[in-house]
Amino acid sequence: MLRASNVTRSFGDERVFEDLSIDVETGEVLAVIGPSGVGKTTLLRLLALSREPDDGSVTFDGTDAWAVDEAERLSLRRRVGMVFQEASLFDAPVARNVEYGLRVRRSWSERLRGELRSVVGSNGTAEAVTEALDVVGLAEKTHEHAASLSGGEAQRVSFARALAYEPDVLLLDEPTSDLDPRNTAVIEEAIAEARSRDIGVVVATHDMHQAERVADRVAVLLDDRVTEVGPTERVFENPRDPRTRKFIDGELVY
Ligand SMILES: Nc1ncnc2c1ncn2[C@@H]1O[C@H](COP(=O)(O)OP(=O)(O)OP(=O)(O)O)[C@@H](O)[C@H]1O
Repeated sequence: MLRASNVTRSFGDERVFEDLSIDVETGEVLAVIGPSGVGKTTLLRLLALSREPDDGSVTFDGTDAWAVDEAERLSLRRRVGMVFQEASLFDAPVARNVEYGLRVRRSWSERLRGELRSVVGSNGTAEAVTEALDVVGLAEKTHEHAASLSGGEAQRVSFARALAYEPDVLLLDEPTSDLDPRNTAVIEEAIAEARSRDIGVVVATHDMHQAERVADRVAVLLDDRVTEVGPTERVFENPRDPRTRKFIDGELVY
């Protein structure tokens, strides 16, 4: 569905990665693992169609996102949701934060269809909002102010916001790196829920155990390339690339 092919990205003279290819399909979870600073965030930005690769292409259902006009690229971009490492909620009730996802990403026609789907429930909140908050176990916080949430709860609301507008692809950048085990477990369950809704999920993480728990496939990003990509169990138990093996065994020190 969403595919980066032979992409290269540099900042000035510094090449982050070169000739890298990666793809995510409907209803699968792909984990991108690699040490801090290797370029996971940079890769997610390419997949989010918010940055153009220096070389190579990013295609969505076969459409080259950087070969079409801005309006078409925007409509592709609207199909992608992103959750960042730090929750970026605004100063408003939880429901307003989650609704924001419903509003901004949709074109007018999609919004009209969306309105029908998100009929306001008896508590005055769009059902899609309540439902997304339910997935992250925070339906009871709907009317609370975002500022009153713990860091873990705020991150769960960020996830609900991304889920609420029903993206085709969800990109998660280290979504649990600052969270305790309980909040981490909730986010990991929400990832499974997204997959069951046929969303393609890419989760960038330096936590190999998390990748093992949540991912169908794993891509290992080391130095400036993907050293290995394949089914999670195979990559962890029988890595083919010697650098991947060292990384997984904790022998590569970064
Ligand atoms: N806007 C930028 N300008 C210059 N260099 C950048 C920029 N963004 C990223 N880099 C560099 O690109 C490299 C990859 O950064 P990136 O944030 O993608 O890595 P990461 O794997 O996501 O790291 P982390 O896990 O620590 O977030 C780093 O060397 C970083 O310094």
